[in-house]
Amino acid sequence: MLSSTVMSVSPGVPTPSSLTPPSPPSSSPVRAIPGSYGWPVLGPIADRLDYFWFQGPETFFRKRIDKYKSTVFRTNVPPSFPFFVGVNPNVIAVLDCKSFSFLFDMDVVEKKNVLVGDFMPSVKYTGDIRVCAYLDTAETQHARVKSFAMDILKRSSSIWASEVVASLDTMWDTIDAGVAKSNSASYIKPLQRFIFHFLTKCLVGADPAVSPEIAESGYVMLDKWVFLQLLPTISVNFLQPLEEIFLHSFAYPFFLVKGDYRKLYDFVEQHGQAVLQRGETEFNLSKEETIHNLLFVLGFNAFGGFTIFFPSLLSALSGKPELQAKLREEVRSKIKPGTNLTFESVKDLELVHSVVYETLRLNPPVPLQYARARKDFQLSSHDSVFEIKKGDLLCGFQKVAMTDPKIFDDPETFVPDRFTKEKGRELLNYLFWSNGPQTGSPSDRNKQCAAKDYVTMTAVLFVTHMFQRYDSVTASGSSITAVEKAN
Ligand code: HEM
Repeated sequence: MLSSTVMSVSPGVPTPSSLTPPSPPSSSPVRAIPGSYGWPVLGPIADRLDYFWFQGPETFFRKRIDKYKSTVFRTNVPPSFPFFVGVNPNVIAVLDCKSFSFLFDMDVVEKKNVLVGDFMPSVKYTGDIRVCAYLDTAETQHARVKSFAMDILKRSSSIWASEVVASLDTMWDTIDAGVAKSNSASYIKPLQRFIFHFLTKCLVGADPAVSPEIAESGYVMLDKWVFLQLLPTISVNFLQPLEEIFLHSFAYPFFLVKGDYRKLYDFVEQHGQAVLQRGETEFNLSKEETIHNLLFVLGFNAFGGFTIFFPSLLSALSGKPELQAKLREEVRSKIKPGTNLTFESVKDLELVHSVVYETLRLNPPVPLQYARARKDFQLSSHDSVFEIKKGDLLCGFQKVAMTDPKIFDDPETFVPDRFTKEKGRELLNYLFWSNGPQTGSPSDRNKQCAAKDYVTMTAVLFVTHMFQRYDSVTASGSSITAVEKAN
């Protein structure tokens, strides 16, 4: 009854011949989307408890794939009930590379206010302004703000690598001193200071040191501001059921961090004048729009992203002496000792790049992506076709899509050289951490991370610098427990 022509190629994602996933035959009937939203109130609550408490997000999605024998299905995702009035938890999950890639096709989906799902944190957190990440490409303001963000990155590209390296030196000096003193040093604080310091210099064009309070506590202010916005949607492994009752039942109000946010705002207003002026004169943004967008990019996109990404990079390297030996060898054979690191000098480090990509594949820092159907369309998974209705909310869980067995061999295993050689380079078409393929280009017409290449290059610099400085580093949890210095 519902048979229809099949859209066999995923939008925006080339399908290299060697990796062609099986497409549904062109005469495939459209399949009804399996799964259900359950009874009103009860269905969303049951799914929320599974998601946060009984199963955890990854098992939540994997169990439903098994149950429905489909990587596309209906379900509820948090937050829901009792104090999220007007938030609709109903989504259509898209969990293989093919169906996930429809999230990037701006002809069929829109991204207005869906950064973290149907729930949107109060705009009070951003001065009553809907910042870039919440704007759809059809809104004229999106192109202005995205171009502004990409311009900041382009202009800071000449100092980015040297600022990363200088801040890394400070970070490792602090960690070295801690390890020398007590054989183990928590790296969280020095790492966050490093991230905050180089980002503020590159994105705001200001040295945090000009304000002792911002230099000392700016990163903590951002931590709190980001955390409160995301709290209803993330698991913090606090004691259940207290987490469900106190942390996931209502949105936290902005006034709890208002004072800190004002201090960050004043800092940018006073010390980021050059970048503010460009926002106003070249991108036609008001001063308030420029500052709130800059703070969001700095604090939420960049600081928030790296704060999650670097610990997973360290743990991907830890306890793997053979991998560290190979990385050390590549770094030292391709880069002469004492060479100042630049984007150019690290670009041929194939294994380092591959390890960075593999870490992003298995530990995508932004776990979920959402998009709303702009119109009715047909969405394909590897083996089926589904009717999507205008207004449906699609929800992609990165970690499951990035272990799609039809694309990645031995998908659950960390394979350090997976992204090397020709086949590895083709696989970059399916690396989606940035809300688009790693081979794609962020632009004002799409919603791919503006800093797609800066993020990976910064991580490449991080690993390269580490093996210039050390023979080996051992991390355990959030601590560095041993470092062997290079001779
Ligand atoms: C590890 C670090 C980072 C990660 C993991 C990350 C990830 C992402 C993701 C997944 C999105 C898309 C969100 C969505 O629409 O669902 C995004 C958007 C964005 N990111 Fe990043 N990002 C990082 C760092 C940065 C940095 C350093 C910048 C600095 C300019 C940046 C600027 C942006 C902007 C402006 C957007 C919105 C794009 C748009 O609205 O078209 N990000 N990022």
